[in-house]
Amino acid sequence: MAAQLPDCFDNWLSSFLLSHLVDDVVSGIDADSEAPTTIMDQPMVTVWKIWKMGYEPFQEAGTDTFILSTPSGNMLWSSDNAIIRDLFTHHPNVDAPVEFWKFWNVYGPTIASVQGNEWKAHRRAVTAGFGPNMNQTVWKETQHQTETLAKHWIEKYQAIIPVIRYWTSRLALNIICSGFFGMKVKWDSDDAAPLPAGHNIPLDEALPKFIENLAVYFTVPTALLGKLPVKKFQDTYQNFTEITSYLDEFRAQVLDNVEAVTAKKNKNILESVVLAGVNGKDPLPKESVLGNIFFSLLAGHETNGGTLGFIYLLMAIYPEYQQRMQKELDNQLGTRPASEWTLENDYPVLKRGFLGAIQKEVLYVFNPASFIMRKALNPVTLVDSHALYIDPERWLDENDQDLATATSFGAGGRVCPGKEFANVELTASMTTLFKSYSMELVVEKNTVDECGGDEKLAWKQTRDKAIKMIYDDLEANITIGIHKDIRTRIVKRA
Ligand code: HEM
Repeated sequence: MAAQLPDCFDNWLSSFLLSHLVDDVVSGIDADSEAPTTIMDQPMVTVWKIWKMGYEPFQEAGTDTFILSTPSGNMLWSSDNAIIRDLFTHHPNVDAPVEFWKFWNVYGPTIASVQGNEWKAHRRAVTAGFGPNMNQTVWKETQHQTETLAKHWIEKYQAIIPVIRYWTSRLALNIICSGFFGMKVKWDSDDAAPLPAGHNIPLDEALPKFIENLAVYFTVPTALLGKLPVKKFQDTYQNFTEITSYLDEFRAQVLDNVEAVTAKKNKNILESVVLAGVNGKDPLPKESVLGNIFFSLLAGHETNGGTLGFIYLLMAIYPEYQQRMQKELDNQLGTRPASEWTLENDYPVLKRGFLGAIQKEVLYVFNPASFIMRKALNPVTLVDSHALYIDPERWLDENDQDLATATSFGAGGRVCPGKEFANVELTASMTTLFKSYSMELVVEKNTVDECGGDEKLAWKQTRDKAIKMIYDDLEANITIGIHKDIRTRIVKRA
């Protein structure tokens, strides 16, 4: 089918989102409560139910691609990878609805919220930091952080992890803090480095708390945020001012050594973005320098943390896949110590194998960016093809043409610049964890009792419950995740 998208095809979804955001914040403020219902508590969740609807709307419509006509414009929905990729590669005629992403402009315009030549300047600044050096840092730091996290779970939590997602988000944040700022974050607060002068909260604590309350930040004017007698507002303000002064200090460190940093062949993201604020014909304003660093931190840790959370949990739920991957890890890595696993030789082999297939499957079914919006700025013609089917092993079939068009990281001009960063991190973390440990679902004693002592049946019931929870209890903030208690045990492999 060939479909023409007229230029009146507009961002119906984003206007739906925005109007709900405003409604909810206004109706959510209750004088007696400690804090208002945030927009993240309600309508975003409603919109993210799109993940739960899955294929249903397409099944009902009898097609993988349809146009929804609404009073405020037409909107094309597609679940067809080929169509989606085709649409994305029409960039810049088809671009992100940046008016919606202005939502993320904590400091000023960022790569995600601008278009045209302005976007090119932001994109150059951000992508210059994703070089081979960054991949090496991510490979090594991910191994170190994952290994120390596994030990932390065993020593401090008797090997039982109730909500994996909480930890994988922190894991991803620790890795990104090392890649961006050379910060070495410790799991044990007793070992943590002393707070830098002038700070009351460590960056790795302020950042996740601020992100959790981003909606509060966007809906209450900053001037009021620190003054209103609502704890959530004051905390959000404090976290925001802490993050701002950390970012300012990191920026100042680069500016203090501007010549040496400019001469460096491989710059990290902090350095490349800060330099884009002082070099060239049209340097980025300071708000965009801070904004891009903040946005990359956000985009990079929420997505990776969420994906690792699903992978670890799903491996406990599907031990058959976990064991197959571990066999492959044993074959590839043998008895070599982790210090000898290399990005050059081991990473590509692991990524091509079953470990890589698990990653792709999780990114496909539980993609942190479950739906991506586009807006046609000019008329474009799309060619429909055929639907995908669910088959976890499909990623090992090199002849499957559908796979070549999978768009977990987007495609076209705006394709995720952190794709390799993410792939290296996911691979290094899975390799480190599953080479030495296994993840298991905790089968509670009362479940065994209810099953009359039949442990096999009790395990099956626990697994069925976990699978159901993954569907029923999937929550959304910026990305999707399971934040409910699905108790999982980490076990050292024999
Ligand atoms: C599992 C991990 C990740 C997934 C699934 C993911 C997915 C995506 C997707 C779907 C987009 C939108 C692409 C589009 O609109 O076509 C995107 C954009 C972006 N991502 Fe990622 N991402 C991940 C990790 C990262 C990491 C680690 C970083 C940085 C360290 C990052 C930074 C960005 C940035 C800056 C953009 C905006 C690009 C632009 O508008 O030009 N992402 N990502």
